Amino acid sequence: MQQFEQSVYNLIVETSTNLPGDVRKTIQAAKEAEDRATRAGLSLSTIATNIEMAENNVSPICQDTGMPTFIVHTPVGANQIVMKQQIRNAIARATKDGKLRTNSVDSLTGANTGDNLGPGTPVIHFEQWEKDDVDVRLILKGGGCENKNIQYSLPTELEGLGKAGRDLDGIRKCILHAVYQAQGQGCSAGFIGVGIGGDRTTGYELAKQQLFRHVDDVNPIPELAQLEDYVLDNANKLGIGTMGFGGQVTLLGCKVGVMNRLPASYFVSVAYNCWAYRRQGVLLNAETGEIKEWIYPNGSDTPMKSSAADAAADAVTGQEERREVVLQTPITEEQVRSLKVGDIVIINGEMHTGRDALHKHLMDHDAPIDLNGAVIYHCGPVMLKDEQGWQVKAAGPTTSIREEPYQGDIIKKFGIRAVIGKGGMGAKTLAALQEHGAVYLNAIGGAAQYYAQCFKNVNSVDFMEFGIPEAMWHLETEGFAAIVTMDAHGNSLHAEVEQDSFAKLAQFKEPVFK
Ligand SMILES: O=C(O)C[C@H](O)C(=O)O
Ligand code: SF4
Repeated sequence: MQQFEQSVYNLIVETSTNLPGDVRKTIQAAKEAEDRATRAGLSLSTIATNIEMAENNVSPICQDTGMPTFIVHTPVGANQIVMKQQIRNAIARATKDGKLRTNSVDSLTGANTGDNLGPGTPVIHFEQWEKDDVDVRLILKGGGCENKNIQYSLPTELEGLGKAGRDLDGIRKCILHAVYQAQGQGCSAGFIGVGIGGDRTTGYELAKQQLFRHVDDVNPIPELAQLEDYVLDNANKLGIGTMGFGGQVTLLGCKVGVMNRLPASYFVSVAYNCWAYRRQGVLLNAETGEIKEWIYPNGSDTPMKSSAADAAADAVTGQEERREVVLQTPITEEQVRSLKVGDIVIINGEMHTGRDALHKHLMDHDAPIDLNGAVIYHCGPVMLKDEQGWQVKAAGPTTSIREEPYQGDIIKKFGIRAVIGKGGMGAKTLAALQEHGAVYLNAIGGAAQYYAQCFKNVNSVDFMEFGIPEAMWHLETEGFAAIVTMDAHGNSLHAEVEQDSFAKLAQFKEPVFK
């Protein structure tokens, strides 16, 4: 097994940087289904470009490389203790090489271990089987979409859908509700795995296991095959669309598994995975540890349609109704008050990353720099230090709603004029934007390579003690494009899409599976 560690390392790099072929095909089809001139269409083009960039740069598709979760099948007698140690070594090496973000954080102190190793990370499940080979599968599921997982205990009453009983129709309602409640925050369009039954723990495990199925497989249980098709067709009628911008495509895949339960419990557990659906697997020779085959279609065999073709399509459809505004930081109140939902803003100059730890800190401390007119980017980047200094390796937006308790106050306290993130923010922030004169800009979630190229220099960094993702990076930016989705006039595209999709949810109230 001298090759085992290297093979696992190769698996990690491939999973983080090269989206598998079956996932790519689905995203490609979504891109074709959306009108290119719409916000959803534009986002899907950016996503397609990002997928290709990640492959070419051999760098993370999304900066959040998730909770590395392995499922390993071994022949009887294989030494799982050695394998576990080698998997851990491979994880630490991939982190050091910038293929994984430092993602393991002490839950009590907030300290980042720096190598993705720690209690509970990575997750490794071993199973024995009768075959001679070793099967290693890996999923890198990010925190934003993990936060949108949901578990229902039936019977229940669902907003917009009414009663959900302990039957197939109740399950149907739960799944549609799960897609609705995720909105764009888990970087839709997403894939969902559903676990019916089990207890609270095994139900979620079963849901996550569904994400290891091939996108185009057919469920062997006919009722579940029918349910999967139904959900895929109908969830797309909710109109949430890519990144929650509205659109035809909200869900890219639905896989449902079932297991027994206790008489008193009836759980429906839903694992929501973003479009950056990073899972791969390898079959290894149990003697040498060498890779015999890859389990899922290789991404490189399914090129995303080129951006050149998109540019040509743009030239035909025309984009004159989309206003583009170029802003140099620091930004003035007058400049932001002139912006409206739907405008595209291109930012040049310095911007500052800030997420959970920083927002909490700024509530009762001063900022290390003057933030008057500043742009805050909700982002936890992948950073690597070389002879020239820090380099931005991946830097897409993080889910903004987590900062909702702080953001309005922080905007006012420091004079911030623009906040960039994804998934939108709530009423408190919207009110602060209006009162103080600021905007919320939505960047395309997961497009970490696409945005990394906009950062021309790392000017400096504060709060390294928060760990790399949570530190405040001061980044020199050129041509960072994002869409105004909440403006200083009280308009929020997110509130609009949520209301609209809630109204659409009601059409699924009547029983379908009797
Ligand atoms: O932690 C991150 O960088 C992003 C996270 O996956 C999110 O979707 O919010
Ligand atoms: S930022 Fe979006 S694409 Fe990246 S892990 Fe989070 S949910 Fe997925």
